[in-house]
Amino acid sequence: MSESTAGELAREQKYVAALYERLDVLRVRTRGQLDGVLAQGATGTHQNRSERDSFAGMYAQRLARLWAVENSLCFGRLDHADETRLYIGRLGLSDDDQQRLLIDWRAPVAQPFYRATPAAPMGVTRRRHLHTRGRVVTGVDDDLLDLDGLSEADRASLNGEAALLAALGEKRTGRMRDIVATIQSEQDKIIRSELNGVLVVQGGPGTGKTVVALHRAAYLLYTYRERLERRGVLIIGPNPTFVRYIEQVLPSLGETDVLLSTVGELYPGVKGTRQDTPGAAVVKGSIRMVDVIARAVRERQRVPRKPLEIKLDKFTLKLDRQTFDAARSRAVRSRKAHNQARAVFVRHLLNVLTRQAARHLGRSMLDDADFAELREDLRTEEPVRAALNRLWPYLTPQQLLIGLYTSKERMAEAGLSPEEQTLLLREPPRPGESWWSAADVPLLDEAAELLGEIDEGVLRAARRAEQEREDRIAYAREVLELTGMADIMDAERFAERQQADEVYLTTAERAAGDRTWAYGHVIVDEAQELSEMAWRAVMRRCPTRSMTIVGDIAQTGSAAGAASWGRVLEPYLQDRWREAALSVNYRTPAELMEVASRVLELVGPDLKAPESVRETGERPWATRVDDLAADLGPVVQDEVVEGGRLVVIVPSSEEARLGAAVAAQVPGAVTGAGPAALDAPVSVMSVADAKGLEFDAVIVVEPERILRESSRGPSDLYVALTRATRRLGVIYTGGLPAVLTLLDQRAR
Ligand SMILES: Nc1ncnc2c1ncn2[C@@H]1O[C@H](COP(=O)(O)OP(=O)(O)OP(=O)(O)O)[C@@H](O)[C@H]1O
Repeated sequence: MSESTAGELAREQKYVAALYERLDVLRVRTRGQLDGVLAQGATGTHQNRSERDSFAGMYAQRLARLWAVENSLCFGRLDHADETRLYIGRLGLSDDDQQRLLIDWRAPVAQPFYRATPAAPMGVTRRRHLHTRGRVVTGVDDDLLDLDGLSEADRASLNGEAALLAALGEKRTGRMRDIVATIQSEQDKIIRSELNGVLVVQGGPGTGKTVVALHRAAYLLYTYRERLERRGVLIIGPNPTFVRYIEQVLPSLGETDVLLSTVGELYPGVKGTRQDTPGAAVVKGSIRMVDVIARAVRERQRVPRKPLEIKLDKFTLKLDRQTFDAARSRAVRSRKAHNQARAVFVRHLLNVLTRQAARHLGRSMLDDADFAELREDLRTEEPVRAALNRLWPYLTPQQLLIGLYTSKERMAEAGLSPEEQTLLLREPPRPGESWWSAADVPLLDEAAELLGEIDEGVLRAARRAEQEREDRIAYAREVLELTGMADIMDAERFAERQQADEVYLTTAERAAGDRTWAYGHVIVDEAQELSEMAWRAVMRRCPTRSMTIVGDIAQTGSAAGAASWGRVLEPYLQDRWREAALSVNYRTPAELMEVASRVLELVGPDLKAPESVRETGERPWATRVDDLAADLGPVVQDEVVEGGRLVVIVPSSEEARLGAAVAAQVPGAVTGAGPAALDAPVSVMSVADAKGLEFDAVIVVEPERILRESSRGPSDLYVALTRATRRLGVIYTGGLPAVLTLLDQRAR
């Protein structure tokens, strides 16, 4: 290390040490504030206690944020032409005199750290990346942007992409990391794009779509904190493993109150985990199901053609076709949801029945009060109740769908063809069975819209709760103004924390339990996989249409997924959405991309693969074996990455067999999706499960079969070939697809 570098490091170390000192002071101070509030104990009035809890919640959240930024607290420095200097980090810090010590990476003044170039330096002369381990500064990399103003020594140390390449070359841990220190200019533009409207981010594999979407969530929460903390941010990923893969990123950026979910989890109380056959998924995902569900609901409102007799102890009541029709058309005309329209239907029939009963009782001149009393008596008669329930039953979405899927007759009435009926037909759920699939969830959601709440009582309670909430907010506003906290805390959030006797719920937690929650912003990742029905469920959750949609049309694997963004979004937005493209592949080395781009031509001749940012010098290879079950294990064993991750991607029909073979021969190998697959040194999975993930090394098994196994075979193979950050191999038994002839043949 040269003397000047050592001097630089020592200077930076001093500054960084002071930042950590300040961080420690703030942690101690906030902890003290929290303890002070908690020490007041559960005494005082209900009001005092609830105020105490509100402050405790706020201090606890602030403390969590201060602890979240321990690693690489400060990672950058900007030197400006006017000699000012800013340090950039994970959060903003000031000293007690309000002097800025550290700038939050999301603040507008930090933007040149990501955007300045020698051609457009934005007033910056030097951008410095600081590398730290723990609290120790281990190195610096400089980008010198004002080339004219450089000394000879500075020119010699010009090192543009060192920080990025160092980050990309690191071994994978099974969890996505944040990239605040090395966000690239094209990514930064997307991250800081305005909140309103729908932004579609299209980009090939490894271009950072996922990581950019997550940083955008952190940026939006910082910039529009009040609006978004109240309404919440929802991030939708393709499956639970993927959600697990990305879940660390936002907390590492100090943001914990974001809901990460999959489409299969969007309906509270249901986990869509069962696998559908591709055929069933296509039927369930089709927009035609809107009509099918509507007809299924209408069929449950169908009244009998023949008159109905209701036998009571003293007499028998009769309902004829005309009465049914009149009651039904009144209910339908009310335009209420099924469960609410039931009240209209029932009222009409009960009035008719009450008049009949009055005649039977010889009391045809009843006054209003007597009439109402008799009607109530009849309503509670078991035969009457049973008859009304049969005619127009209360229905939950689950009951409606179970009723539909378990009866070909009902499916036919709802408009499904015989082939579609065969694809969807099911046995009723057994106790404890995971009956629902991810594709069912949007259908449950659709049904919930048409069926409405189960009863008026529930609705009344909800209205009452809303009124109470508004009262609490009004009170909270007064308290905040009196205590001078109005500028740092929102009255609505404060009010929510005021409910001392209830458990404090974050916005994300409240939103997760409420099907009708309207989010402030929704981010959809791997968005190409969503079916038409899934889009409806997602759009329903974002009435303001403030969304970020990221994906790659070329990687669509689901047969119900998208072939074009325009077609998917048109029903909701016409052409009111903006598109940004990412064009650089940060994951897959050039050697591997060369192979993958040949496969991309099979997906679509006009599609262009993203440019790889780096080369590794390692050639991808192919090996022919005779017996996969016997030969796969040893090949996998040879490829294991010390301290890193290897995945074996297999045709989905072979997952169980080959997974067992590898597990028997390679210690620590696991099969299938799930959290274990992320942590294991070796995992075996299908393309669908590997989507969105990345590994140090990838072995693709039987590519020919992957190509043939689904209608989106070429996309699947493209996805499989682009998961590796370093090494790629292919193992096959029969022949190698023509598009893979670029691979180096390697003998066993
Ligand atoms: N600016 C950056 N600095 C450091 N690493 C980056 C940067 N941009 C992307 N990466 C890394 O590149 C890899 C790919 O990113 P990501 O998974 O977000 O890509 P993607 O576009 O979602 O890929 P795919 O479509 O294949 O799922 C990740 O390891 C990510 O951390």
